[in-house]
Amino acid sequence: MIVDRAVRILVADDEPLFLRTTVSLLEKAGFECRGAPHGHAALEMLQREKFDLILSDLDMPGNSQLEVLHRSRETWPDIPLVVITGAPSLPSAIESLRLGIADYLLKPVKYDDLLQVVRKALTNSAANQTPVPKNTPADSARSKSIGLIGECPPMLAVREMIERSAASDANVLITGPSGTGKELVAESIHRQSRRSGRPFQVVDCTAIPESLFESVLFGHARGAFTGAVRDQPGLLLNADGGTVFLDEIGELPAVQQAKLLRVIQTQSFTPVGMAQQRQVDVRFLCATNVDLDAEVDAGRFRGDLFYRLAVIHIEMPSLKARGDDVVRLAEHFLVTLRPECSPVRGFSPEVIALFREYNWPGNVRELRNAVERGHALCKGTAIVPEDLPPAIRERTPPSATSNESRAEALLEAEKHYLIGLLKEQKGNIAGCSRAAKVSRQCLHGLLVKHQLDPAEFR
Ligand SMILES: Nc1ncnc2c1ncn2[C@@H]1O[C@H](COP(=O)(O)OP(=O)(O)OP(=O)(O)O)[C@@H](O)[C@H]1O
Repeated sequence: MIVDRAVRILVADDEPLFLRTTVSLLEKAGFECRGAPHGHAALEMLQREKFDLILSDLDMPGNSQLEVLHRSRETWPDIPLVVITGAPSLPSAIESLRLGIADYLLKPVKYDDLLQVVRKALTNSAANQTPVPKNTPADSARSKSIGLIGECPPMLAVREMIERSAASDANVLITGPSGTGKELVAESIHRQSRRSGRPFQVVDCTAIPESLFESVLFGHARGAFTGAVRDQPGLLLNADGGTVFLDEIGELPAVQQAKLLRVIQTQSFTPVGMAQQRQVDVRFLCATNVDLDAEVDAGRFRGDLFYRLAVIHIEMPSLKARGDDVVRLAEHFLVTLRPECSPVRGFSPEVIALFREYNWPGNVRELRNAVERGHALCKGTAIVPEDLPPAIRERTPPSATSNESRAEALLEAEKHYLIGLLKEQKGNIAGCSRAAKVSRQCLHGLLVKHQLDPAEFR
């Protein structure tokens, strides 16, 4: 269950307006929320009450030494913690990543992005806390496929590849357009593999600044650089015995590719500022939506690394190629996203027809967002076309006309801005989100909204 009335969230932020709005938005989405105006209040509430998730600002009174992060990771390590900040600094970013936070969002945060991150953190935390029964008949591959919906022939082939990959320890490369479920597939492989009792560590290659790559992955010694106040183990050591999922591997710069290759070949690395090598036992799963073969040919991605990573290759089909899975997925999302008290029970026949006809450039993620929006706007018991985003309703991207409304003109301007940005950054997501000063999730949302594919600008 992703959304549940009983799910309690602690929001800690010293900006009264942000605190009030976030609490009220999360409550509208069916969560029970408590707001803390500073770090001390947050820690007091954590002592007194039970929470399922903490959403915390970094730069607020009572958190100058990241007390909320340190204390909560020491005392309540099972409560996922999402950091939201308007003033990111490198030491605090490193420290947050190392302390095992569930996610890191930059203000201003879009409502959809916030909800997506909150739900993902809750889902991951539930999965990590669910003990996996050993060798029971119910231990079927499907029951461990963590909600991977799909019965069409291409998805049955993907399921079979998941099972085969899970039975081996070979590295897997998962490719396919954005939003097709690559991360979900990686997690399914991990959960069905012998490593399922150990961590599944996600590394978003576009989210780690180049200068921090070694320190975040390999860890560092106290005093190795300014801000390194204690020894830190790094993500690889944290994942020992488990699986490391390298998302957006195609965006990894050349220097980091060489470092990663060495780890994969030797299963060892040297933490920053230490002399001694560390040995680990990790399996690598990777995903990308760029054509890595072509990147190798163009000399931008190392061929030796590619062959090490792509021992098994799983190609995800676009949502448009999945036939009636679109309806199965829509029903699945409605059931998992709606609170139990919601009167919305399904979709009108017109909506089902639109779902079948539409192109879905943003794939499953776009469908999920459409169902979420449809549910939020629905006035009756069935979602109708008016509850859907205009692009789906009209089966085409919105276009400006001579008598366009202000909203349409703004939409068009936003699209032009994004196209210019994509051209300037040559389709590089990390570069675009930095230049636009929005989070990656927010940028993804905008690209989906305007049906823009960054691959076309590379
Ligand atoms: N087959 C599926 N069944 C259920 N949910 C799915 C399926 N495929 C994708 N999803 C959901 O769609 C969303 C996007 O999936 P995911 O993040 O795994 O895609 P991705 O291909 O890794 O995207 P990106 O390339 O942008 O990182 C998630 O909320 C995920 O849970």
